[in-house]
Amino acid sequence: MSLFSPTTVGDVDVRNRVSLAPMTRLRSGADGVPGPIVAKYYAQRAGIGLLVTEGVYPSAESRAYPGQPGIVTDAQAAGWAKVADAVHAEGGTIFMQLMNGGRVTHPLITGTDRIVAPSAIAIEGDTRLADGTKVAYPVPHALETDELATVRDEFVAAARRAVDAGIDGVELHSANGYLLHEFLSPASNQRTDEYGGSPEARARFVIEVARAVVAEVGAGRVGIRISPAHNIQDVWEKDDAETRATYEALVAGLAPLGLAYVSVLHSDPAGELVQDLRRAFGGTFIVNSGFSLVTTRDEAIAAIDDDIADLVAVGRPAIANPDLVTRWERGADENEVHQPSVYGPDERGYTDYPFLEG
Ligand SMILES: Cc1cc2nc3c(=O)[nH]c(=O)nc-3n(C[C@H](O)[C@H](O)[C@H](O)COP(=O)(O)O)c2cc1C
Repeated sequence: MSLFSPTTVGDVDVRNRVSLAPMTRLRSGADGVPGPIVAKYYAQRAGIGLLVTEGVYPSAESRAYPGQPGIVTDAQAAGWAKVADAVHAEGGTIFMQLMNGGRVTHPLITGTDRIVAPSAIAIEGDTRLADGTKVAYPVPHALETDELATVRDEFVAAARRAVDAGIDGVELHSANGYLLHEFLSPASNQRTDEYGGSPEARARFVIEVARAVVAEVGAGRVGIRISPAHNIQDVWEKDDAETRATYEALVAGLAPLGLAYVSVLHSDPAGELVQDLRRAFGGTFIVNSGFSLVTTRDEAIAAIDDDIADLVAVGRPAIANPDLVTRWERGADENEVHQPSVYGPDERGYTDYPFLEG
């Protein structure tokens, strides 16, 4: 068993143990429809065992960024069907990351009046509109207890649309400070109902969303991404007992569901917290070493050889190297990321990175 050997993730067989880490690239325009360049981008990377898309919004009010794609309208679903077809034509596998942006957005981005979160606490600082103008993050609407079912059902409907479009499965985005992560952290979740106040209560909504999505599309088509102790977008999550207890409660609730995988972003994937969560989950486990470090070939190979994880998610190196797995197998040089074109709007810095010759 090595990074380059095939395995199974939930209901699907994958050709190696590299996963494309979800990466927002903002190339889907004002209508959030992934067009031909998005299909080309993912198809170019189909040599990676498990592709996971950028965060895709499941409802208009949950869109976090201009140019981000959605899975709400028929046109968006049709765009994703073409992405799925293009990836499958290359023999690849693709899961869609479902991302409710929660309070990490603005009404001028969503086009809706309401921005939602567990509690009415704004992120300090600004976000950017499509024209680059900075606007302060708004104070979000704290979801009423009886509004949670609607948010949950948006994930369910989005998962159904994704799978019906031919996407192989969905990944629930419960990391990096977006809505589901906001429920997990005591800084962003100060609720006094049964969805806040204790580690178990803060984990409850995420588990309920996972259970409902599993009921709709089957456990073998549902993964989840978490980033324990990742202090980002004002979730202020610390590496402490409270965080550990929250993620233990979460994984205890997820384990019986038989999910396709848990994917963890953490700067020390081999460390105690991540490995304890892996044991508690007991199923397919994907790791990624987080924003502060770039995942390298040698680290990825070692993570599988040393049995730290079942797959390794790789982000930035796969932006610049569509044939990353071939390069890593051969120990070939890698293209560097062109930073100014990481985000939108066109093929430059997206689908024009060179493949290895010959
Ligand atoms: C441009 C960019 C966009 C990203 N967008 C997402 C996203 O939509 N969802 C997500 O869970 N993580 C996102 N991430 C985090 C990556 O999945 C990954 O965890 C991070 O880049 C660290 O891995 P790396 O060192 O291999 O790049 C993004 C990272 C980058 C660089």
